[in-house]
Amino acid sequence: MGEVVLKLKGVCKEFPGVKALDGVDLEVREGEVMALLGENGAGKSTLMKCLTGVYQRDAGSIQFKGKEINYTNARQAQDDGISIIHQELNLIPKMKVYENIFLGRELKNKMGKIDIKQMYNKTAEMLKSMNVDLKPDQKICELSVAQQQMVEIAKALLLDTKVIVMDEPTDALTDSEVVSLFKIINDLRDRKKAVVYISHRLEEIFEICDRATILRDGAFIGEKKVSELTYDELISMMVGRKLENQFPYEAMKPGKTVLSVKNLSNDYVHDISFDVKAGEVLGVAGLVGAGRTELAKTLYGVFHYDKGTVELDGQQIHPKNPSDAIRNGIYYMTEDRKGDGLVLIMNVKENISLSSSDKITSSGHINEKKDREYAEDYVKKMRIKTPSVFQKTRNLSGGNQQKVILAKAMMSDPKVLILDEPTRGIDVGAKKEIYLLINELRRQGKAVIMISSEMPEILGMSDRIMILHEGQKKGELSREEATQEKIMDKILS
Ligand SMILES: Nc1ncnc2c1ncn2[C@@H]1O[C@H](COP(=O)(O)OP(=O)(O)OP(=O)(O)O)[C@@H](O)[C@H]1O
Repeated sequence: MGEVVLKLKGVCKEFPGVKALDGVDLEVREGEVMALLGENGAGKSTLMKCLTGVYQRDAGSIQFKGKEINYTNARQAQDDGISIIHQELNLIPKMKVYENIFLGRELKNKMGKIDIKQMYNKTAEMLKSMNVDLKPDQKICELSVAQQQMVEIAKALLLDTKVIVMDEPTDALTDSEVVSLFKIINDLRDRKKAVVYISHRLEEIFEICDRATILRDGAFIGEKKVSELTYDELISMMVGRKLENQFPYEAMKPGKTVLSVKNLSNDYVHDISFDVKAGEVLGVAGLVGAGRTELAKTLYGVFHYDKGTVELDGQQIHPKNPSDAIRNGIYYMTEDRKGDGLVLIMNVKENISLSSSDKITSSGHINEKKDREYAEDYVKKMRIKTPSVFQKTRNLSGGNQQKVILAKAMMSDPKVLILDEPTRGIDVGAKKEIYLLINELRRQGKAVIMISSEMPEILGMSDRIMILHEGQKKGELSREEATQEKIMDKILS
């Protein structure tokens, strides 16, 4: 085993009303991938922010290469050899790959002039050594998220980084991109780098990580070799209890047809027809680029359509914009939580009731008591981790922000609820809570459309599955007949 490069001991961090970290230890060796695991709000991101100087720790020690460190910003940490690759990548879209890599650290020639050729060549060499097929002068905005991640990793390697922290790196990647990322991570291990890997996809932990450190409610729970852990043990350490029946699907008899879409076509989807009944979950499966989100946004009035019809409860509708769709009874829960899901500077209560002002308004005035009660009820039901409903949503952990978006969707009480990647970034325990809420929605007679890239989730929670590929419908499968193979066969047919 390699030398210990990074050693965090007893790290504590408190925010008003929240003890985010309470004596956390983490030890990472060179040439290993250490998983950092825990439920939403367990403190993983806060720990990494304390490490890289974004936050100052209240107590505890952090040693890097044997020396106590106290960075005051992420740049210092990066210069010293600790890089963090965030979910929201930090590259400048209009600039080229090599310009981003050397931004603020431009190489100069003997005359003191910026040496473009040298920066270009070094970038090309590094990308080649990583087997990444990219040109140094491509613009970042032309690259996929996966390619941008590769640029971030190339940058870290060119800076001779020792520790690379990856925060949910596979969240926005396709399956084949995940395979390439894992190849690169194995390569980082061979290069004797230390990797800290944060993910809620537990199968990845077993595939790519050597050891795992588990946090719960800001406390250090334990550290184990992955080869000595079972899936169930890992979950119990994270959640603090056994978690049985991950997909609590209940068979229910669907009611009458609520939504009926016929021959819908626009720039994104072609000739799509389907129905959803009351109390039914229609899963929508497909690869990235299948047109799933575009179909949802068309029904939600974000994209217009010129051909086809949409009927709700037997009445033809034509949503012109999202408010029109909501008025008609269609609600779309976005996959993009930071983009259009939440107003981050508003508090939890304000976000939850944002699309449902009618429920909390009487004679033109907001009923503050009612508003608060609704929000508190959702916070309790969905176990949203927040000191109160008055906390700004930007201070919530990623997974808890996602729960607020779902609460907002539920409060708007639609007839048709479209959930786009409802459990992305959500921990195993909270995933199950969301599935239980989906059951609740079915019992209330809602028609649910669930778009998901997680095949087990689609298979585990849908009554029927519609398969899309490149904007076209490739077929439907009932719950009984659907398997992963059959879905893939239809996609590729
Ligand atoms: N700036 C802040 N102000 C107040 N509270 C905060 C702040 N940052 C984080 N917290 C709180 O600290 C706790 C830990 O959050 P953190 O983001 O570290 O969790 P996480 O384990 O990364 O979760 P996730 O898996 O959902 O990303 C949460 O309760 C969160 O709401």
